[in-house]
Amino acid sequence: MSSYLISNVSVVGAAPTDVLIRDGVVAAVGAGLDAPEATVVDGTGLVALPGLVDLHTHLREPGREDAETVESGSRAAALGGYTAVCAMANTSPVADTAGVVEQVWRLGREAGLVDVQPIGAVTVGLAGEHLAELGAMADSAARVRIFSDDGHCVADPRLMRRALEYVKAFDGIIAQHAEEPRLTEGAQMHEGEVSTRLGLTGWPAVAEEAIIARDVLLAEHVGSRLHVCHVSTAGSVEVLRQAKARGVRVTAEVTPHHLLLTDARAETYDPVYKVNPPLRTAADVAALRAALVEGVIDIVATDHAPHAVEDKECEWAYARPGMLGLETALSIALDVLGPQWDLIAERMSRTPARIAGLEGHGLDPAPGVPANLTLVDPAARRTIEPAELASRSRNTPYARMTLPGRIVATFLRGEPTVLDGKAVL
Ligand SMILES: NC(=O)N[C@@H](CC(=O)O)C(=O)O
Repeated sequence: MSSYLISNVSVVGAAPTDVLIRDGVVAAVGAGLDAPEATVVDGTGLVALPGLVDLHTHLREPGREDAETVESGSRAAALGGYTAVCAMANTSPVADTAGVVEQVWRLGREAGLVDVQPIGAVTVGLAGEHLAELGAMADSAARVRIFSDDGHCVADPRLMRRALEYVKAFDGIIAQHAEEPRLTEGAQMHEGEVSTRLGLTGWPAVAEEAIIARDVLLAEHVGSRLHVCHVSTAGSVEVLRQAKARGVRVTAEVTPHHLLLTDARAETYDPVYKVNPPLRTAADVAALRAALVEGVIDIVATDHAPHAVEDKECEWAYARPGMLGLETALSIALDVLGPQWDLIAERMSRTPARIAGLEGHGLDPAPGVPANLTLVDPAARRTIEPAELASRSRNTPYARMTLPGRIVATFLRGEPTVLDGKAVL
């Protein structure tokens, strides 16, 4: 195996030092390290973070390999500074059996660019009627611990209760896409002043908040673990705050786009801004940012949702919801939070790794720790060109925006997946 000496690098914002990687692990951290056999990576001006971990990625394989594959999504992730991603279950066929989750897990291993941890569906075919084979997926080679019908809400409270109870046996988590379907029929965007003006059917904040309120009560009642996907409203933050104060075992994520963009984007009628849950108001954005800093929202997760051109570049009403996220998440976090490196490491690496139980991830570089890390150039600015993204899809809402920060290198178990800002494999 190879060795790398990252010289003069700031580890999570601290004073510059050297990091020696050997045989897949961090061998030493300290100023003036000497390792003649090692390849030197000049870390001057760069910040080393534990490799980012995404709890919410859509890889589209099997079924929509035209939009993304495990391999192309893994490459996008590595270029975004990620060393592990959790792959959502809304593939075709749905990841609701041991066979499908093992297939995704194996494809991730073959690509070898990030660790791909499959998420299993809660219900058969995401149909919300019968529990999927949660135990078989947990016992499979993929060792699934997170289950989600993301894209759909587990709306039936009895099924949700059963799922929460079931996963307690292996300390699993139900990750809920909180959307009361009866309140969002035909919805196109956030229900508010802009939707009224544009004449588009609204997706009210209460459709999210009502499900989160119900689910924290269910999780409390059965003593199980709930994770709330893509929290998007100020009201949801208040429900979560109260639940956490009572000691409910709930964690929550916010996406980069909900931290930056508002429903005003819909005025362009450009479906690149159509997403589930929808972009909300400036007051919601402010509340989400504050909740992320405070810790009421535990993590940033991308909800990377690649879509083929024909599914996105069409009339707003017919476009699929979702936007790309993996290759821009760190830049958005840096833009929104500023260079608060410890907070960024906490919300984008350490905590998501802990929630998902991903061993060897989310650990700051220290002797003996698996060398999963990423190097960021905080001074660089880059203009997002959709054609240059590694994703097979082009639906980034940040096209031609200039964003701070650039991923210079990513290491997975001591081997570079990205060097000089380019994918290695
Ligand atoms: N977040 C999105 O807007 N889209 C997701 C699923 C979903 O949550 O609707 C997708 O899979 O495309």
